Amino acid sequence: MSDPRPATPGTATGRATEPIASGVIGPGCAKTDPIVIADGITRSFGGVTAVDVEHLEIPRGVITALIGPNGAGKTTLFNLLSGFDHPDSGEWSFDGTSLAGIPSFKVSRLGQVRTFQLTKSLAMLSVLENMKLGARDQRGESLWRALFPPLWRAQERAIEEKAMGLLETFLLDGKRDDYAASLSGGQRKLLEMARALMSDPQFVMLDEPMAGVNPALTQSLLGHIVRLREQGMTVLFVEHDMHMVQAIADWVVVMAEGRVVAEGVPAVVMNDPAVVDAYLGSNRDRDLGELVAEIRAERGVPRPAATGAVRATAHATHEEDR
Ligand SMILES: Nc1ncnc2c1ncn2[C@@H]1O[C@H](COP(=O)(O)OP(=O)(O)OP(=O)(O)O)[C@@H](O)[C@H]1O
Repeated sequence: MSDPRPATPGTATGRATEPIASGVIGPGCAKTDPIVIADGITRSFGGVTAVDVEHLEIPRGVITALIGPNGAGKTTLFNLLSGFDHPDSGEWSFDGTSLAGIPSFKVSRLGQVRTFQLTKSLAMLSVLENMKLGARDQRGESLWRALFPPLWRAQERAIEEKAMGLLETFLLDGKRDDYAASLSGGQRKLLEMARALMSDPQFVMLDEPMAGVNPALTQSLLGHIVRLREQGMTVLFVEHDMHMVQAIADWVVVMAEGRVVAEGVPAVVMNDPAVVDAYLGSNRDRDLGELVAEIRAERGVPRPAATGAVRATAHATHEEDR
């Protein structure tokens, strides 16, 4: 599934125009400026190999979409890269620093933050308190500094100003004193993204940012994600909504059965018969189902009775999309 075309992404308004990949495009291909480099990452749960990624590079300064059918391993890979889970094997680095064995709170201090498929805002804290928790290196956390209020009061004010600035951007400033529990699902997604930005990250990972967001908030959420790139951040997001992927992604990575099975610019990947087949259910000669069958055969896993999870879920995804 490699693509010999030049690795220059589309030039649609606001999209990156520099080449993203540095050679032939395909699964695991090299990037001109990778921010994350992962090698040999595996993670199994019982007999299920959730992730088996030979090599993956995430390009810096652009928006990458991680797509794939249900159960492809996307969230597990997110958990591993962000230190919320530990792989059985493998190494990966963020901005040149090895992250193997580094816990999630340290990963976020290094500038890599993530949101969750199901939002993790603390329901019984106010919106503003949730935001403050996102700030890093808070001086009041040190016992010595806590004993000297002037040392942390100034910082406390700065944190609150920053939080309010972000809440205004995300149109949540009017909710600052409300419990997070009182927000709608979409507003909680916005809060989670806003909170992630409190730590001035370089790399933002969003797990299904559109799930549960009503259409009225969709445009604003898309705008926020595009602005992250405009502000110089790198974004990696998992998404089932192919409209969103086409609208904002500069690069697309496709996973199936734990592996990276395709990569490229959206205009190419989204028209790849294999990907189209997996997501849109059209009958093409070449499909991810074949790849999945090959992977299963290699592993000695018997093929399920149905055509395969990829195709089955692809239809479901398409139905939801309509
Ligand atoms: N904690 C766990 N315990 C057991 N199995 C797990 C666990 N987490 C993930 N899995 C399994 O690993 C595989 C990959 O799951 P994962 O959630 O990473 O897929 P996904 O691509 O994110 O799917 P979805 O799009 O449905 O969220 C699935 O077969 C899943 O059942």
